[in-house]
Amino acid sequence: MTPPVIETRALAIGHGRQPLGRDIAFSLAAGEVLCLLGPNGSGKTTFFRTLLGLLPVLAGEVRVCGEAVAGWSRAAFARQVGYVPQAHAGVFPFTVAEVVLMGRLARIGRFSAPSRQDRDIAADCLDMLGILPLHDRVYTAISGGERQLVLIARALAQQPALLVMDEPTASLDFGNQIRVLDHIGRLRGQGMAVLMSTHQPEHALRVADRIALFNAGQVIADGPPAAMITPARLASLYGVSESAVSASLSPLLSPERNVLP
Ligand SMILES: Nc1ncnc2c1ncn2[C@@H]1O[C@H](COP(=O)(O)OP(=O)(O)OP(=O)(O)O)[C@@H](O)[C@H]1O
Repeated sequence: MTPPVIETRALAIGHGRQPLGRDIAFSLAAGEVLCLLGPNGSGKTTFFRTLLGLLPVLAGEVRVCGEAVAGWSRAAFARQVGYVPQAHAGVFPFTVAEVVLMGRLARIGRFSAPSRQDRDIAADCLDMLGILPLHDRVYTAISGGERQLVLIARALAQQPALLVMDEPTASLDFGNQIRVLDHIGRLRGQGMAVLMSTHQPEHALRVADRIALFNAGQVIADGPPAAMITPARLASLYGVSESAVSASLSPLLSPERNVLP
């Protein structure tokens, strides 16, 4: 049987020694898109950064493609897992093309020159996201939304089995939100697993195969979108009334979804 692309066993996460969450058991299969929904400060980024090896595992383990990742090199990890962080301004004036080529480093080795094929893959990734014209622009001199798209292109250039995306649509305009969500749908079709967080339940409904509700460092529920995006669950998750949730969501949901009463 094919192992999950990523799996956690009795995982504890947090900053410093005091766990923010513990006993997290979670898994994701190839070709699955899972959206994490949870209030500000609930620990979604902490969870992602722990999965990615950017924060220490406080207890338990993270397994990727059936193997415990403790002791893996960064390059070995990056061949399997790509990360799209929340867009940052960047410091060094690399061109957009150079930033996306950095996604190929895990595959070509830090000291090898990128091949023609690497450049073609990087250009294809820019093209897929509709930002090929930004190719020669300086990364520090483009907009926050454009930077977000470049970071997605960089992660795609890694050709990972799993893409972890922290609020990938947060700084994008309406059109680019739709493009990125559609693109995530296509990645699923190519067999990639996607784990993403969002503050917009309608985005999760649009793209996810599964939704996990996250609070106080724990996955408190995990299931199909229609079972997770209900007024009762969202009201409890975000500490607002069910009627307020219904009023906010109903106009945004297409009638055929029919998940709201
Ligand atoms: N570097 C840090 N050192 C100590 N505590 C931190 C650090 N970063 C975050 N925290 C704390 O960990 C908790 C979880 O933060 P985290 O950023 O993981 O939440 P989040 O769910 O991603 O929030 P948001 O939706 O606002 O991005 C918060 O209480 C936060 O204050």
